[in-house]
Amino acid sequence: MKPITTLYPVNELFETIQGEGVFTGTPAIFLRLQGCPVGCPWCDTQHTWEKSADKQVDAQTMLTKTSATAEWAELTALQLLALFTEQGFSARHVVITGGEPAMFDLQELGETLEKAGYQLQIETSGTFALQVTADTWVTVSPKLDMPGGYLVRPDCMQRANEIKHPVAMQKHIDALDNLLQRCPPRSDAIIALQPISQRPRATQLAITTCIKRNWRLSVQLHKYLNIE
Ligand SMILES: C[S@@+](CC[C@H](N)C(=O)[O-])C[C@H]1O[C@@H](n2cnc3c(N)ncnc32)[C@H](O)[C@@H]1O
Ligand SMILES: Nc1nc2[nH]cc(C(=O)O)c2c(=O)[nH]1
Ligand code: SF4
Ligand SMILES: [Mg+2]
Repeated sequence: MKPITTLYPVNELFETIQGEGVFTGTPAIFLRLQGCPVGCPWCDTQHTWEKSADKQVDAQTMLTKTSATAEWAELTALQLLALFTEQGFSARHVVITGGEPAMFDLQELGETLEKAGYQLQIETSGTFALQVTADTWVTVSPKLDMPGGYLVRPDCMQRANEIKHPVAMQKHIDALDNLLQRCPPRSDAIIALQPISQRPRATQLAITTCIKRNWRLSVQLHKYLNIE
């Protein structure tokens, strides 16, 4: 039986500007959940991979971290909503990321936050079945041939409002083409390329390919601005 109140393992909770994808530039509350088994070698949040019991802390400790650590706090949807007010957040867009947030049932969280007037977005690798509300904006960043051995799910590709593919080399674009053939997204899904780690050659490849294909470019604006 499902628990009545879902507990979410939270690595970070902060307010900033969405730096990636369609909502780039939008003030947003970021909720980063702990745990990811996918294992992308270039992942910029590797501190969220392991969810170990000895790294569990209280909410206050999690909120006042000054560096990226594997510490996480367990919170319910209502506790999170109360924290948004306590922290004085004014954004109405909430980005659920990680880690891999699709490992968790986000239905209750979505319902609670939407009822309070928030719009939700999830950032996911597309390797776990989605448990989100109908109104959640789904950004799938497909992870192909990663060490964890997880496969991108056709149902995630079909649900995606946005497909934001990390690229560094031509073979990553070829792999995306192959995925789009195998698992077609909906016709109105927005496709974007995101250069890996701001590498100049990756950025140049993404620019030329986006122009050629009429795809979007997503450049991780927050890293250029040196903000969270
Ligand atoms: C850290 S992941 C967390 C959410 C989920 N696990 C996923 O992969 O979508 C958030 C976004 O950052 C992207 N990302 C991670 N490391 C990156 C890097 N070094 N350069 C560019 N994008 C990166 C991912 O592809 C994804 O779009
Ligand atoms: N500003 C900002 N925008 C982001 N968009 C996606 C992020 C993520 O880590 O999922 C992220 C992030 O960490 N910071
Ligand atoms: S799926 Fe996302 S969080 Fe997990 S390793 Fe890859 S980029 Fe990092
Ligand atoms: Mg990030």
